[in-house]
Amino acid sequence: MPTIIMTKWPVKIDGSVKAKAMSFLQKLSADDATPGLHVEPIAGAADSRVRTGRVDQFWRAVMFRLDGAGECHYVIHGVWPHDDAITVAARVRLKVNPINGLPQIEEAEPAAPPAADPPAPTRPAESHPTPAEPLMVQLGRTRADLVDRLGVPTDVADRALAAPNEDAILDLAQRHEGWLGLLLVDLATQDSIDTIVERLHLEAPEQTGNDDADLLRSLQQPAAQAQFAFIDGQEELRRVIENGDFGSWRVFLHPEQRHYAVRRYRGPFRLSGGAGTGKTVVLLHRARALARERPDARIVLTTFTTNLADALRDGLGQLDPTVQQATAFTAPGVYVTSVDALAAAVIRAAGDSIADAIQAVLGDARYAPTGRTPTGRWRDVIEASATPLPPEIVNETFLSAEYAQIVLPNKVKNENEYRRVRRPGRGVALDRAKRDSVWALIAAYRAHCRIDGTLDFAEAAAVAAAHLTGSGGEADHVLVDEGQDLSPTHWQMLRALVAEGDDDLFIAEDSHQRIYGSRTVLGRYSIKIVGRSQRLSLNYRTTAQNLRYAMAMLDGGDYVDLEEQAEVTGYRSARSGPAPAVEAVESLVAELDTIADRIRSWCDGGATPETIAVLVADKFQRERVVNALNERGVPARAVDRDRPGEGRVLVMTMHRAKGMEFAKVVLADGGPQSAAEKVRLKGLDAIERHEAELRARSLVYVAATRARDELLVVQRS
Ligand SMILES: Nc1ncnc2c1ncn2[C@@H]1O[C@H](COP(=O)(O)OP(=O)(O)OP(=O)(O)O)[C@@H](O)[C@H]1O
Repeated sequence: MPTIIMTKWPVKIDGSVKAKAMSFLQKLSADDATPGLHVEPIAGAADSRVRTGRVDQFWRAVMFRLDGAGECHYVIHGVWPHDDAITVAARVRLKVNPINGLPQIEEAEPAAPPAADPPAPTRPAESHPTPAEPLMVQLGRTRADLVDRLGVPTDVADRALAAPNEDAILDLAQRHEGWLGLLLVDLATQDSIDTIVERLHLEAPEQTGNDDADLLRSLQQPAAQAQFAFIDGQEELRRVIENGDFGSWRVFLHPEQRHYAVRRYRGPFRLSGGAGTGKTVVLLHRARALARERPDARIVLTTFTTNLADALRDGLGQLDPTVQQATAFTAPGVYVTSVDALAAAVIRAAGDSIADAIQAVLGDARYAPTGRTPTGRWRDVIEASATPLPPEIVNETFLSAEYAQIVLPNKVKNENEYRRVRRPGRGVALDRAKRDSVWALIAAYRAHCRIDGTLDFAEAAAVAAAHLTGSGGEADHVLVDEGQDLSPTHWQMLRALVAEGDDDLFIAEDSHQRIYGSRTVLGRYSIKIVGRSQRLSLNYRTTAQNLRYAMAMLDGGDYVDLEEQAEVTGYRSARSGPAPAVEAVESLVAELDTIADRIRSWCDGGATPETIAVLVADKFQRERVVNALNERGVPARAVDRDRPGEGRVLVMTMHRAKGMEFAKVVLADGGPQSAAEKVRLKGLDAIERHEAELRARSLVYVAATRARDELLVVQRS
């Protein structure tokens, strides 16, 4: 039975042709001699391996037949109308690139470059670069670097060397799928040639021959798999064809992504990377790889919110419906859940034995916590107290952070213990009298919760952690997304959930997207991560233009990661598009009109409403925008906890949009900060205020990076 090797097709085909192509490929993979397929060579073709096949009366597939180790393989180049297919088939050639050992499909008679192309410079700049010099020259790249070291085909190298700026190189990159496109994106950055070689795992081929065995070896190189995929069964074939471009993450991984998805680690590992670099994609592939390798393993895949957990669950199902999704964290398979739901599940599963854990964390005897502490409980405690403490301590932000970051992780149960506990990373110094007064408020908070039998989220995670500690690990592998937002007791729980060992904890995070929690240092919670991390830097989602806008939001903010190191920026994008539009408006009505007008013009241009999102600061603004759009004849709906539907423009808070993406995004900045918010921020101590400001910038960064193609920012003065 022939093996099918799919490529990212250079020509996109529509739905009805896809179905026919699917049926053709299914038959081909069963038996290439099936009558009606007409698998035939082309007389005088540039490559004797080329074959055409009959998809239907009108369409033909173009492919290469390779025979290696007694097996037949078909590399599917694409599907074209009959006459075009014959022309393509006569010209194309599949070969091993002699420099980097990667497979390369080239046209035997390349079209002459457009006359307007300026001649390519061949030497790096000798003097200081001027803006008129092409980007490659400014970066000191030479033709020898591109052609002789990296294996870029000469015609593409000449175009790249002549490209005036980054956008022009990205345009060129977009015209080349796979490793060549990835190389061009990297060449537009400051990265050294050595770094690029390492990142794409480029190696000179052992053999430079072009026989079938060499080609098959070349097709298996890590960088080749960004463009070519060996198809494992009919079901996978169907998914690859049906999902087209949007589903390419399921099949065509960047060599770095593949590396992190399959590599085995002795202990915890942290993968950082900016928005849209594919951290979630790596986690999903890793979960599948672990589940396939060990079907009996208990794998927990977790993230911060319920909505994000839903998205992970859906993503895993799309990646591979055969992966067993477990319904309990102790069962074999992949259990996908939010961290807070995980804490609740641990407590539920513990039954009455949870009383010991509650005793260890809170110091009181309770068997069954009956519910979640209502938000606003700290406010009630503050209002009922006559504390002598200053306002920068007596506020909900300070007290809840002190409780979640110091009291709970240290299992502080009384005033004496609180007097002695160390408080690293907390701003306000507390002398003994102040500590006693803070403890009085904490004791009041606990008393309220004891009376109504509730636990807050941080308490529930602490109790779950205490219960799991010493259990020897009830899961085998824990994979975490959005790690930057987790709190100390979440980390304690996850640490206790899995015993220290191979592939125990794999954490994806981006400090720039911390919009809920405060800085956390994993080493404090027995997660020994120092020196065990890497980062992804190629953004697959956001165009370079939108990414630059989003990155500017972070300028000047001193972000630190989970190892307490300064967070690095320097992401690059694989895509190019229009510059973001920033429109200043003077009134609320003008803001709403501007949003409605732009959405109408996007829809007139062919965009479907559900691929457009308006992101706002809070629920109040969300309702206002939904009403205003509907009144102006633009069907819109608010998205809250439910999954977004079809046929209407989606309006949601920036927090809700975390982890999502849309073709087009309007960012409604909501106007100047409200007076109440100004007062709230002023009342915080310096560190809390600083963190709140970082979170506010991060929120805009998160929101701006949700746009795949176009971004409109409406700013009200
Ligand atoms: N190898 C790939 N090929 C094609 N598309 C990809 C690839 N990797 C990621 N993508 C796409 O890039 C987008 C972002 O991926 P993903 O959500 O995994 O990134 P992320 O780093 O988790 O982002 P965020 O931090 O913003 O949530 C998705 O649309 C995903 O399908």
